[in-house]
Amino acid sequence: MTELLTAAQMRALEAAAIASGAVTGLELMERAWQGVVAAIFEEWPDFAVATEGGAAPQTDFYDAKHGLPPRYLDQDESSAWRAVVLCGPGNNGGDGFVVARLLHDVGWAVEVYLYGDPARLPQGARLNYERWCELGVVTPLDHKSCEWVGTPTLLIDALFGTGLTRALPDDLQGIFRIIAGLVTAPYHPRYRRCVAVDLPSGIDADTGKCWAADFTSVIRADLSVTFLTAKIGHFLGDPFSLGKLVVKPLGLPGEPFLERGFHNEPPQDRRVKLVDQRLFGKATPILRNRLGKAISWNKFDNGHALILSGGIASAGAARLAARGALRIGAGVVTVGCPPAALMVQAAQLTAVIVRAVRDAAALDAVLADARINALCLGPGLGLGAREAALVATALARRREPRATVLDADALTLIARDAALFDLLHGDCVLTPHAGEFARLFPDLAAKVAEPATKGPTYSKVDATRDAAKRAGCVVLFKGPDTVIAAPDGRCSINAALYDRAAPWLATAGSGDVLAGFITGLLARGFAPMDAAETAAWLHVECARSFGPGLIAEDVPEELPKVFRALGL
Ligand SMILES: NC(=O)C1=CN([C@@H]2O[C@H](COP(=O)(O)OP(=O)(O)OC[C@H]3O[C@@H](n4cnc5c(N)ncnc54)[C@H](OP(=O)(O)O)[C@@H]3O)[C@@H](O)[C@H]2O)[C@@H](O)CC1
Ligand SMILES: Nc1ncnc2c1ncn2[C@@H]1O[C@H](COP(=O)(O)OP(=O)(O)O)[C@@H](O)[C@H]1O
Ligand SMILES: [K+]
Repeated sequence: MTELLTAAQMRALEAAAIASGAVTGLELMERAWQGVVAAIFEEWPDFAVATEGGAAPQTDFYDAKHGLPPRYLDQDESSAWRAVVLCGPGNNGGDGFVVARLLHDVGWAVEVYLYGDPARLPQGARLNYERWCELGVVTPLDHKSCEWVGTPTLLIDALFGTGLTRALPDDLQGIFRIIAGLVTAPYHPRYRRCVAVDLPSGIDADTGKCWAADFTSVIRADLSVTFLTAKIGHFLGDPFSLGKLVVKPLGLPGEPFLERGFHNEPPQDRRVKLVDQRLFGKATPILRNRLGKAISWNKFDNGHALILSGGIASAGAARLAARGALRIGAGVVTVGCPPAALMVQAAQLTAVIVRAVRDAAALDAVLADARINALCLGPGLGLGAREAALVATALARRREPRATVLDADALTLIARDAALFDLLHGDCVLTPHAGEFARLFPDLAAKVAEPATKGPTYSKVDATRDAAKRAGCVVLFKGPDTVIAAPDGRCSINAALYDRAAPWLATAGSGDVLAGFITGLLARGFAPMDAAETAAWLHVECARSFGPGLIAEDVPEELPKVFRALGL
């Protein structure tokens, strides 16, 4: 998995690299701007055409890519393309001055604005400011001049990056709103492109929160270019304001360097990883049995998952979970339902076993079968006394603790009853969406919702970590930015964002399938954190593989295709 950094960790790595003599601060800045410019030209190759003799490009890239007629151009096509670079008072601004220089060198008409006092720029940024001053003017960015920014072909936002640590002053918020309004004006076609250096200014690199009044004051980017590795804030808050995210190297060794850089830090509770395909490295082939047996001799060697169902009207949710558990490889899956729902479930299920589980005593009897090693409670379960007793029975069997997924109604039940909450144990996985999370952990949800006014800000990552510690088990907090945390501080993000965006996964019942995926992996012997991460990643892969039009039933059926594509 990929390491995500906080701003402080990034600064520590930068300082360590400079102290080791491997690189100077100025070299790092140069590598950063090279990365930004490379990313711009890779994204819009037409922008680099100006390198041919410095002439303005003749091709109409607007038509080709966005179907916009040339009449929308608000500048003379025979002139050089216009770029506006907004520079801030720190090193993010320093990157901006160098990008300005390079665009100028390849024939763009570049205008540079600076928010802040040039005399107070940090050393590297100051040097690059002076170099730019040999080529062009720098206009102070204020309430008046920000109107002149207009609608350039290319807007570079190098105002603030990882150094933003407090709320933007009112004057700056006003300036941001005006520029953001120009960029997203509804009646003005968006032929212009906006590139954020590191991340859109105003967004907190650690939490994704907005240091302005709201996200409408953020200059939305089409492309955000960050360095070395993404920051946590790139995946939280309103990642849609970042456009496409590109990570460019700084010429430092990757992961090994990150490991060394964190040498003196607590190992788990300050690190956040991005769940990615590396989950499926050679060490963890998903098809390998995790129950300590080299070979699966029979179905029970792949585990037996029990999914508890609600009554007739809500019985479908458990079926979705059961199908997910079966497809992901649990050897046997049983749905336990109220006797009245037995016929309905039996009529609908084929490979899944159906059993009547009338009440807590019946569940207790079913659980006498030690081969049942994973439970799923919640999807369509119901919120009555019977269901609360089922949850209590499932959780109370501590002498033989079953790996247990608690989703949907089971989460509401444990939120209502502190005694049930106290029964949670280390083999549980909670899978709340935002509403359920707020029910379970109202104080943590309130802190996440607080606007950023003073640092340090509190994020979905912080909240999920605190929730996992409080519950004593893995918590998977759903959304396009699903955060997964364990009580020991391990934390990861499974992002359905950027090139993994799959908004059609937000469809009724898809969460039930996810609960089933996790249960199936638990049945196969995966540890709770591994099961949650692997299931969440595969869930999004199924949605991406199927595409728009997906309904919850499709998600498990797509799994074999996803496995094949992974070479498993
Ligand atoms: N680290 C690396 O390895 C690399 C980093 N690189 C680049 O450096 C960037 C980070 O640079 P940075 O640390 O100088 O921070 P940055 O975002 O420019 O802002 C700091 C300035 O903003 C000011 N300021 C803060 N809050 C404010 C507010 N609310 N309202 C107004 N002002 C406010 C703050 O003022 P101060 O708090 O000091 O008074 C200070 O002047 C990073 O994003 C990347 O682009 C790359 O070049 C290469 C490798
Ligand atoms: N915009 C989105 N992009 C991708 N996945 C999403 C998005 N919004 C929600 N999801 C995912 O869809 C699933 C919805 O689950 P849930 O809210 O429990 O719905 P349900 O109870 O109907 O199954 C979760 O796995 C969640 O992470
Ligand atoms: K920026």
